[in-house]
Amino acid sequence: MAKRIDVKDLNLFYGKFHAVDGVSLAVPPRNVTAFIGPSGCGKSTVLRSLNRMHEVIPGARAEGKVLLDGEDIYASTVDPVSVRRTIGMVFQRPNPFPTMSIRDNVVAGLKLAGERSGKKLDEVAEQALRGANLWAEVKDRLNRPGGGLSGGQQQRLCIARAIAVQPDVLLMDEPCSALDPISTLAIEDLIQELKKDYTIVIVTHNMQQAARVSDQTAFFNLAGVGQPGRLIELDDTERIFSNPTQKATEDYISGRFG
Ligand SMILES: Nc1ncnc2c1ncn2[C@@H]1O[C@H](COP(=O)(O)OP(=O)(O)OP(=O)(O)O)[C@@H](O)[C@H]1O
Repeated sequence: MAKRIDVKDLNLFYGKFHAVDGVSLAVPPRNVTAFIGPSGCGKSTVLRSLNRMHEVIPGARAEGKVLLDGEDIYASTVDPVSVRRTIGMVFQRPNPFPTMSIRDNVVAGLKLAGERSGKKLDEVAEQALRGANLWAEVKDRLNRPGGGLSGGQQQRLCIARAIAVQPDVLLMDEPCSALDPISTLAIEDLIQELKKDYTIVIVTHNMQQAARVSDQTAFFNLAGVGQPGRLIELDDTERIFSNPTQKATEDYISGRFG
């Protein structure tokens, strides 16, 4: 299951715009890595490049390597669709299929992959909903629409959908930014449990959240408008928040800019 990610000299472009310059970093398996930094420094762009979602945007391209347990996901022989199955993603706004039932939302990916056995789909739905700490709240209404859940429940439904296909990595792009504090804590608790089985990378604007949930933190910055974002520093979260090496990191975490 959980796999290691190695990023090597990654450059990301939107057409002619060089959005991210020369990022190299490593994410160990069963670890939570937080990406922090001011708006526009390329956190989401880097995150999307980790499962080849970046190139879905017209004109966008990536140069460099992203290795998953040593295999380059950008190799010409690799199918981007299979990469996105192995490296799942949860977005800022919960995006369940609103009219589809809770159960079918969870197993949508498996059905697409051709699984037809109702028994198997029921089993996976239960397992994934338990894994997402949502089972107790929805077990009596599995056939009701996913859109009828609260925002926090919808986000956990999206996490259940992501883990139902048994990915190696979970990418989360500000998964709590649309949620209230209680739902946010529920997702943060869930992240701690999920890291037993998955490698997790989370983009967050909330530094307390990065400090609470992550093992290591990557600080990105940009020199100015129109300049590419760069990785300034990656270290144990405790170190980044107590004794970072770079002055820019210290200025950012102490609230001097951003
Ligand atoms: N679809 C796109 N087309 C063109 N440029 C884009 C696109 N998405 C992002 N960019 C640009 O790439 C740069 C990095 O954006 P990105 O969204 O990755 O930053 P971010 O650090 O995640 O920002 P935020 O914290 O505001 O979400 C920015 O200059 C942004 O305007």
